[in-house]
Amino acid sequence: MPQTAASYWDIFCTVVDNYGDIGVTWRLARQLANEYQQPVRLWVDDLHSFQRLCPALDPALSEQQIDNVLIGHWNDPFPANWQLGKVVIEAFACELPRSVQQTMQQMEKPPVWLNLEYLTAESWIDDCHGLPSRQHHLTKYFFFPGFSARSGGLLCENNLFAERDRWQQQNNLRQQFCCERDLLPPQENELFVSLFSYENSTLPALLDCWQQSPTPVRCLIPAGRSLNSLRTLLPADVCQAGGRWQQGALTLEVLPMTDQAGYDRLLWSCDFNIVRGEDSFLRAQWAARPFLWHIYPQEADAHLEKLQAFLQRYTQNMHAGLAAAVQRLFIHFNQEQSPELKQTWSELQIFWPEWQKQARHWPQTAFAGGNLASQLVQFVEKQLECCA
Ligand SMILES: Cc1cn([C@H]2C[C@H](O)[C@@H](COP(=O)(O)OP(=O)(O)O[C@H]3O[C@@H](C)[C@H](O)[C@@H](O)[C@H]3O)O2)c(=O)[nH]c1=O
Repeated sequence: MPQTAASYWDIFCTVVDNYGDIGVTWRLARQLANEYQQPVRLWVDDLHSFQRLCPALDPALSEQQIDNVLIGHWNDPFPANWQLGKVVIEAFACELPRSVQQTMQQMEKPPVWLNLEYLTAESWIDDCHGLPSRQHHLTKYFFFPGFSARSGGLLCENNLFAERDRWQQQNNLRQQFCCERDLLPPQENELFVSLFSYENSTLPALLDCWQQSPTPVRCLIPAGRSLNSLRTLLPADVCQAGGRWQQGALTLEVLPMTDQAGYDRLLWSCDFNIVRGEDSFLRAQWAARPFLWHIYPQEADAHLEKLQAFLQRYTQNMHAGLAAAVQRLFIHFNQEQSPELKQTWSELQIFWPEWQKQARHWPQTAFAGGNLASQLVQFVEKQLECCA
């Protein structure tokens, strides 16, 4: 290990379900290591899920280094010979191993302890971001990612927009994209759509809109949960990576899951992206193209408030017609109202150039709180100075 144990940032992640928790922590860990030169250890309980986003990972290893991040398999009991670093991040309120908590309690100079919260556009986080909470003689801080100036900001690599622009400005971008992935060559005026959602009963209705479109539509689906809502419509052999289906104006193709960089390139190459959860939701915004968010459903429809809070910010600079149509699109999709969704899709067509323009400007507006990794580094430095 090139660093002394005391200089490490230790990030703890439990994979609840899906890929969002590991997707966010893996992205943050790499950014801290490669852009802020912080030594990082990422502790993950489920290496098999992690491998889906990071094919270089070997789930059989208890420790490995990838992209300058030390990855540890978070097993019970936690390694006894392990020494705490200078920062401990529990991602999304995962509970730290008991031995880690006990060691922290006994230390004269414990690490800076943070809980990284889920991203939300709701304004209540402004009063909660950075708040301390006493835990016996220790302090835990709550770090809230968000879209407002008083939030912890958003995850975004420093060179991302330059890379995206280079990609999107390439000549024959679509041609090359399709050729490298064994997809059918693009047609003239073809609308490219990516689809990475949860199960949703409106998906057949959307496919129906695209089949009847006056211009060709290509729907690219990374193999996963979206297909569960299309199984009654599609032949079984289509519902797997490599599957292809053509009907009317629509060509549907199923892709294998790739690493996160590959997924960004898919988003950058499409005209419209259907995304979900937390991380793909943000990546679609960074792609600077129109998108649709399938929010992670919560009990008692708590997620609908979160959705409204985002829509309010996202549509604030749009003219009234576009704003209303985008809001209806997101709401009808998330409330699974197929006839209304179809109607809204057709109404949206006249606003398309305006939405494209807005989507290009949106990343600058979204960044009111700055870059999350840089905010975290500053926050930690401040706490370390206070305790020095
Ligand atoms: C389709 C695809 C996705 N990905 C990545 C992008 C993201 O990092 C990750 C998907 O994460 P999300 O978009 O957040 O959606 P998700 O539904 O997988 O994760 C969710 O998990 C729940 C437990 C959380 O509570 C939710 O907030 C949410 O984060 O997968 C790839 O790397 N390659 C791919 O081919």
